[in-house]
Amino acid sequence: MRIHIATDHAAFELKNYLVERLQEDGFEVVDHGAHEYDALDDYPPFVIPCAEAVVAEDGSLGVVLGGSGNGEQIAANKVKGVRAALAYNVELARLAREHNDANVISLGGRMQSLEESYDIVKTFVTTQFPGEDRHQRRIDLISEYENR
Ligand SMILES: O=C(CO)[C@H](O)[C@H](O)COP(=O)(O)O
Repeated sequence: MRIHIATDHAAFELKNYLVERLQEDGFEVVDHGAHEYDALDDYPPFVIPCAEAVVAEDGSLGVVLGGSGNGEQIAANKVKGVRAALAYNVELARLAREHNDANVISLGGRMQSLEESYDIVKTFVTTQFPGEDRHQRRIDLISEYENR
């Protein structure tokens, strides 16, 4: 599975850590930056292309990172077809896939350890959407609004 990932400066170390761990676990990772640490950079130019890449490639998933993950989730959700969930524990990551069929997860690099962050991301990318009717119906209602 291909995973698109992006961050601003606030989770630069976490992004590099996640790229390495995901690759070790056999995932193909596309790194949308930031490629250099710049304390003054802004997250939308990294996050939005990452989210667009997820929509463009069926079956891929996205990971967007920042200090809190809030702005990154908001930016990703502006891209048509993205369902981005903010997750700060493994349970939220699992629910984001099982109930919401989220295709992007957002994490705050300042909110948990590198290892905890990896557990959250690993749960997200390995959990399937079971497609239960009630969840699909709710997702369809969101898509219907998005396409209106
Ligand atoms: O999480 C974020 C947005 O939601 C940003 O990463 C965070 O706001 C960056 O903060 P600063 O510029 O103070 O390092």
